[in-house]
Amino acid sequence: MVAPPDNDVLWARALHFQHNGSPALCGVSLEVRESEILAVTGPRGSGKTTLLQCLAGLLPAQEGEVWFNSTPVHTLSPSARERLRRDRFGWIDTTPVLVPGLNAWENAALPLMLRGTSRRRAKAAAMEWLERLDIGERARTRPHRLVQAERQRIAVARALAACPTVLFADEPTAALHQGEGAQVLRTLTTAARSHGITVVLATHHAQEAALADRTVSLLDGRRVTTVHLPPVAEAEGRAACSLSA
Ligand SMILES: Nc1ncnc2c1ncn2[C@@H]1O[C@H](COP(=O)(O)OP(=O)(O)OP(=O)(O)O)[C@@H](O)[C@H]1O
Repeated sequence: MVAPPDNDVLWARALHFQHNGSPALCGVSLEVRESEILAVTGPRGSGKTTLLQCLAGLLPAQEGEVWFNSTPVHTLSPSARERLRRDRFGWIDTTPVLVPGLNAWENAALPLMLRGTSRRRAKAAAMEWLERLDIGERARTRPHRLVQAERQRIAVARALAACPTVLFADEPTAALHQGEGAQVLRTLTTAARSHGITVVLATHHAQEAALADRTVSLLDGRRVTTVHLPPVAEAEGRAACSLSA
């Protein structure tokens, strides 16, 4: 086992993953440089979520290697992977998953508090990000009283407040209207650039991929050279893409 080059914060080689015998990743390799925003594109079912989950240590790749700096994620125990995710990684899901018993700021502050940050400091960080995402006035509201778009803003604030080394965002605007999605994504990418956060963004929208520094394209679990994706408005309701391997 040889550690990856120093300027790659994530480095994956020949990843294979099957869901119940059905192949989702078939030998994917990629590098993510420090502070880079990398878009992972491809049509539905091309393996984007599975790739992000393998990189983030949520799913152990069945074959291949994943390195985070000099840490071999693929050989870590489940508890060590969990600590790595808690301390260094952030995750924004397609649909927001919040703790129902906690209000908005408590949800946004939770990763910091789990790391041992005091409640006062965690609240200050959470409030800062809730304000930046225009949801500050809902800070004391519990998730069931919020609409889906507000919940997703809280999930984004939660991810940014913890200032992760790598932030994985799996189609984070899917639950939002087009304009709202664009605004949230701009806030996310601007924050990542100003704080040096590396972002791996799964998307099947060309306009969203255009916000990234670089794009990696997938088709049927394999990397391909280009995937021509339709812009957001055209993409709604259909998965048609023009592809070339
Ligand atoms: N839990 C699962 N059980 C069985 N098959 C799965 C599961 N999750 C994903 N798959 C399959 O693995 C393949 C890759 O799925 P994946 O969700 O990684 O792709 P994706 O590009 O993220 O798709 P989408 O854009 O729809 O989220 C698909 O064929 C999908 O049907």
